[in-house]
Amino acid sequence: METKMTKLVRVVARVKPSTDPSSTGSILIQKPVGEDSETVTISFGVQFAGSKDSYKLDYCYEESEATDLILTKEIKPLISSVFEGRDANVIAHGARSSGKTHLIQGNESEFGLAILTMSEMLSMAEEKGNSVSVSVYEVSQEIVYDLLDQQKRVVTVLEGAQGKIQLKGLSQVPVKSLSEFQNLYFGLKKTQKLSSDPPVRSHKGLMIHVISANADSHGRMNFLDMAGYEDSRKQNSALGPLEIARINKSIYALQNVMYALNANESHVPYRESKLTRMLKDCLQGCNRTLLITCLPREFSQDSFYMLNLASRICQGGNRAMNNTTKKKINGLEKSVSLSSAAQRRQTPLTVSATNRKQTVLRGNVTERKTKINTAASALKARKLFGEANDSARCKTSSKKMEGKAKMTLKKEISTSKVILSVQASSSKEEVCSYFTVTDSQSSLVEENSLAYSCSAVAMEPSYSTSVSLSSEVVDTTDKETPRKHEEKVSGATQCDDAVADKVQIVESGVERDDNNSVTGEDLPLVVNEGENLDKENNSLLGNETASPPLSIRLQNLSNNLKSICKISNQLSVPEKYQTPFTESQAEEALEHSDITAEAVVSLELRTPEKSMPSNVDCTPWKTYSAHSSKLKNSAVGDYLKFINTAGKEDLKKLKGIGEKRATYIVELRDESPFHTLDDLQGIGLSAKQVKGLLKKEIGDIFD
Ligand SMILES: Nc1ncnc2c1ncn2[C@@H]1O[C@H](COP(=O)(O)OP(=O)(O)OP(=O)(O)O)[C@@H](O)[C@H]1O
Repeated sequence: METKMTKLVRVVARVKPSTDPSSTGSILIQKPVGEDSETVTISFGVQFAGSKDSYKLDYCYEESEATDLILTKEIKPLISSVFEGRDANVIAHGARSSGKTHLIQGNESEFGLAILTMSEMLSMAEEKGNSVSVSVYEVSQEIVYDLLDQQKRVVTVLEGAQGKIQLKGLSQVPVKSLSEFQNLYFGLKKTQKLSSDPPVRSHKGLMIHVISANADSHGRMNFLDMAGYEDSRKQNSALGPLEIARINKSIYALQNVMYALNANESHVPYRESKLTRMLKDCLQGCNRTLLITCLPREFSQDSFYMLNLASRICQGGNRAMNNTTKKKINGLEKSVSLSSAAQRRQTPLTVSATNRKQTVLRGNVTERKTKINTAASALKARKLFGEANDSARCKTSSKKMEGKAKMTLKKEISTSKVILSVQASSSKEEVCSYFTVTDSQSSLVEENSLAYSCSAVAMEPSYSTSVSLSSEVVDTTDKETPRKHEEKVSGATQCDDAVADKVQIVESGVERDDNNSVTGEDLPLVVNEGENLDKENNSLLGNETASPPLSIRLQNLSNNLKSICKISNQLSVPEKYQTPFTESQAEEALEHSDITAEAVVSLELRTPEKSMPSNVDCTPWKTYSAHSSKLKNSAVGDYLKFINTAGKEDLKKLKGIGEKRATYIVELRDESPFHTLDDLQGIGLSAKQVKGLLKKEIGDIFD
């Protein structure tokens, strides 16, 4: 009996038999119509916290069901599609020691899925006259290694202009018989150099390529044995919390991709990790994936969490909340606000946050830990996907910035007029070469630069802690009197999509993308669209001691803008400043002009955008549009800056921000500041509501 696979990602579970016969706690599996069940429900015994929760998956294979059955029911349909030239994926994920490797590789007494599948594929290939070859790889610490190479060569993931992924350096070895394959696959451990010290865990992949007789079709079957998920707060782990967090991040990244695929989202965050980037072609389009959640029969918090996420992927991003979900969310809402500090320690932290807080985490085990963990796990699930979206946005923004900066650099080659106002001076060559090796370096930058992670993409990692990129746009049409507009890039950047799409990513094999500098969080403060936000806080009471209200700040900003516009038309930089500026030279130059200190500050807050050359090309309309778009970006930047820095009382002066939201904002921004307006959705506001709030604030300037 074959299973119809209508979803892009089918999510099933595989139960690992209990190793402890005396164990009382075990998972409960409900299959309404036995083997024919379309969905199954998995829950935990009543003795466990969170036992009321049950999770739906497409199916669950229990210990009694042989691995052969998984082949027949799940993998055979995939094999057919591979022979038609498509790609397919079988991914085993789960907590540590949940049986992933056993499932894929098997042992002497029981063949794993890879062997069974290879056997099937070889006989099909023989029938059809196709050829089969294999690649075996490992992804460890964001580096891909070719395991069929004696020296574990590093594989470079290249993305062509059309977005096509090339795995440069990954061997493909032809396979003609099962024994040949087994020798190759299982002989690996003996021939390879030993793993690095300290130990690291990795994701292991097997790619089976099928090439048709006339070489006009090439399908791939990809088996992936994911590294095991483990709570980074575990004290008895062989790995350090950072390494665990790094692994977990790549697990989340893959799960986010699965979720986005199943939810048919327009954006799939492939660039969240090396693994998802390298598998992009295999995962995307109409290629099918079988996600197998490995579950030990005994309850474990880590398995519970993995199941929770798998179930969410399975449900295909069904965001319509039923009553139970709402109830859970409300419960969480309460617990978040009541014990925010304790709770935050239980929720997953971004890797950066984990680094910052790991010492605190170790000291905090409460008697309510299991209970809190349960709530936190549910919260994690939501946070995870929120993180993914926001991170994706952030990354997109990074890419956009990258593209934009690249354009500026091109300009620089012809004009020699780029200024880098960084902590250390950087040669032009360094900067240019940086732009050809990107993506994960941008992630490295994010690691160190939480607040401005999107903006710092153009910097070498070592500069990234507090760098900002100053791009200078030179009006080359009037070489006699070049006009300069210097702008610092801020985290709230919104850039040009068209530019971003043209960026060609070339990755180095020695890169490390190990941190999660994700910003927003999908926290459970439920506000319905159209709800009157003003009711939460209508008063804008003056407080002399507090920082000035946003409206005043926006008004100041608008005044500053006006003065800058005036200045940009008047400012003629002295001859000696026409060569590249250092920061101090720039300051000196400003001293010679009539730019006020306020204007300089306002320049620093500015988001980058195409600078308008103020020469003959500018019609009054273009000038006006450019200035109003600057005003808009500045207002947004200032609004976010206010949200990221203001005290709770000040926050409450904003329209729509009451006690609850102010508390959330303060909690959330501690972990990850708000970079874009979209990030504010993390406090339970819809995009429409966020826009409405800002409109009201700006509108008030004119009252
Ligand atoms: N279905 C099974 N039947 C019998 N033993 C199993 C089964 N699944 C796993 N095991 C045993 O459990 C242990 C852990 O399994 P395995 O190594 O496959 O876990 P894993 O999830 O790959 O671990 P890690 O997270 O470390 O990669 C092994 O000793 C394995 O033989």
